[in-house]
Amino acid sequence: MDLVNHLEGRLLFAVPKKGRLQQAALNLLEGADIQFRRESRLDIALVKNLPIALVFLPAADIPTFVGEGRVSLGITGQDTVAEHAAGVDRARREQAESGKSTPLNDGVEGCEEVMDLGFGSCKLQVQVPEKGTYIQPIDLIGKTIGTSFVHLTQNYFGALEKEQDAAHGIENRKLRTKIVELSGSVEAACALGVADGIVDLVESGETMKAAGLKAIDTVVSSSAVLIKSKSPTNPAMVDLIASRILGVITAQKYILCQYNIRRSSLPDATRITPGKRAPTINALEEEGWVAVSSMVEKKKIATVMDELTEVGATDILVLEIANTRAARGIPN
Ligand SMILES: Nc1ncnc2c1ncn2[C@@H]1O[C@H](COP(=O)(O)OP(=O)(O)OP(=O)(O)O)[C@@H](O)[C@H]1O
Ligand SMILES: O=P(O)(O)OC[C@H]1O[C@H](OP(=O)(O)OP(=O)(O)O)[C@H](O)[C@@H]1O
Repeated sequence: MDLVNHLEGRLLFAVPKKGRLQQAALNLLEGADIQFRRESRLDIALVKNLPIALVFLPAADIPTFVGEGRVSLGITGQDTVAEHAAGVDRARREQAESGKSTPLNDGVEGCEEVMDLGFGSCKLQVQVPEKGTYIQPIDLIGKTIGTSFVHLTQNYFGALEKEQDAAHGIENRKLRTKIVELSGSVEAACALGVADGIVDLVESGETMKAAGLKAIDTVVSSSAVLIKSKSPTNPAMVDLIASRILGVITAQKYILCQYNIRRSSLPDATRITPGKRAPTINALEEEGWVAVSSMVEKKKIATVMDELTEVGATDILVLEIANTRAARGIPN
């Protein structure tokens, strides 16, 4: 089938085509009942049960497609969104400085973050050889830095140099630190003599450690986000998808805690389980007792159960939530 000719009227939704974010993004789509079949080697898949087409793109390119309004929705990392925004800002600044009248970035509106998706946490960090002479970021001023995030790295060292220059009464100097763009395996750059330091992503720190590097500063912290174009083709569909995805994330994050307690102890108990909005309280047939249901963050449940027992709660039950839905498209 010629998929490109079947895109008319469909909202385009970009998903990482590989890498660290892909599986978790596909799990979210499944939880949101976005059904599709991706033909082998095809980067577009029509969704069977909604007027949507999925576009599989490298995570780093998704902010460009969404920012230019070619694609209405996307899942990617905050790091790639920040890098794209820094690149657009730089191009605009350079164009303004050059005095050219034709806008270079006509049509680039940027993208908006709809919600944090709660996975893909990592930090973009300045790293140097563990046993080397560079101790703090200013030691790298004027040196060579390898990175895939050239715009964020230029901004970082630009600000650092400006701060140093200001301390010495120097103004308007050009960037002295040399930024070398690398597309992957950035950690190898120091050992191979391509760079004195690097700016790259760190999660567990294993890759950094294995390369004999240590982090000396964080440029940005990142996690996966749902982003949307400032002018989506179908805003109502964007809201529907956002609301479904929020429902899935909430169900993953919370569990339902039910227990019985004396009405006189209710203020103590509801302080422990305030719920997302408020706990549900039902009278029990037994005089002076109530049943409480409340959503609790999964990671806090053990402590919450300990505290509930302390204030006299009994018959505490914890139940998985399959899915949830709050108000449409309004993350809270
Ligand atoms: N170690 C990590 N832990 C968690 N999230 C990460 C990690 N590395 C990268 N990410 C997130 O995943 C996004 C995509 O990175 P990933 O390395 O998977 O890219 P990729 O598309 O496979 O490209 P590349 O070919 O450059 O590796 C990053 O922008 C970041 O938000
Ligand atoms: O702190 P860690 O848990 O070790 O993760 C960090 C590594 O993960 C990412 O690379 P990835 O493995 O995705 O491959 P890449 O180097 O090809 O980008 C990142 O670029 C680091 O190299």
